[in-house]
Amino acid sequence: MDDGILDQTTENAVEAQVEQSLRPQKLQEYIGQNALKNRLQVYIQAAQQREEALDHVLLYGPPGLGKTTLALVIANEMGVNIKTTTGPVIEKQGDLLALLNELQPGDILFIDEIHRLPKTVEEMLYSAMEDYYVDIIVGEGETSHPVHFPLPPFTLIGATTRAGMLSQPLRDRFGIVEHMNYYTDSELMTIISRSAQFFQTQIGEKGAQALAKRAHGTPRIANRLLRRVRDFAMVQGQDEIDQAMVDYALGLLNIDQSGLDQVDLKLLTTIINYYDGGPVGIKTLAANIGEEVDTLEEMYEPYLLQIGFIKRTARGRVVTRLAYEHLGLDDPKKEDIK
Ligand SMILES: Nc1ncnc2c1ncn2[C@@H]1O[C@H](COP(=O)(O)OP(=O)(O)OP(=O)(O)O)[C@@H](O)[C@H]1O
Ligand SMILES: [Mg+2]
Repeated sequence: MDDGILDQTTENAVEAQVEQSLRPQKLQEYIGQNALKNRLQVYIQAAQQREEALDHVLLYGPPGLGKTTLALVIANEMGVNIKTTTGPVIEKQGDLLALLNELQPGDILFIDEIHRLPKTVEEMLYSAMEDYYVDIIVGEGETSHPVHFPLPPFTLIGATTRAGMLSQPLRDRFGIVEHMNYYTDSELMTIISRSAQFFQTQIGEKGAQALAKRAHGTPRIANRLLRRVRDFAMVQGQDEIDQAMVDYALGLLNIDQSGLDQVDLKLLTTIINYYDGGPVGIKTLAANIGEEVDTLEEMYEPYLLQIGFIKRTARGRVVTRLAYEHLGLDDPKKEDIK
């Protein structure tokens, strides 16, 4: 897909900066993910009462749902420093050691895309996480010798969109493993209203709702759509963003009523056009639309399942009547159901 507005990754430096400023600081300001927030609140309070580091936390789920934001919130709530990095940046054991070496007791090391850590680095994390030390080999040839580095108690927060790609030994070392869910329309509306205030933009309830519906259950997309619609409203000289403005602007941006992106649409139409609406196995489907199985399973399917456009059956994926209706197509199986 082109780098469309619904792409769930951060597009550029400006966007990254805007995101930064929109991030809630405290659990209370963090919208949605309520069950997860309640559990975290308890773990944080317990760790503070015991004056210990919080247990290691693994956050997984589709991009843009607030994993990085939550890691920063946890650090704020714990009142500790947080160092952030990403898996691919840590190339060697020495890189990880340099990061670990700077940690104060109780501090947080946040590793985004933790599934992309090189194997040797990952293995070094095992003892660091479990017993707060690392052993590394210093020097080369005859003079090489192991050196034992004790570490302060710290918390590792790992984030990944691909929990399935994490090795079992690494996953087992996280005491707190949490899945991030898509946001409901009403949660997204709250996020949109909050961001609108930040952007000094007026948006009515209907406008926020229309935006929320197209945000793919994802705060990052909600904020991005808001920024785009705000541009249109400004140029048109309209003070408040209403539903008509949302429809107008997103129509020009070719954004589908349900906020589906190109891959979502390709997935649905492939099942319909080539497999009579399914069932079709995920591997066959992935090969057909040129995406990886993992990507489909972890980034696309969850949302389509959530909005009820596909179903998972023992024999494969099936497109539902809702999806046919959405695409303006006749469901060939409708007759059978009667
Ligand atoms: N619960 C929330 N409440 C309010 N805003 C949120 C929430 N979650 C995310 N956001 C906003 O959405 C944007 C994206 O969040 P964030 O960068 O944390 O996502 P992410 O899950 O780390 O994404 P990625 O997997 O791409 O790294 C941020 O601007 C943040 O302000
Ligand atoms: Mg992130």
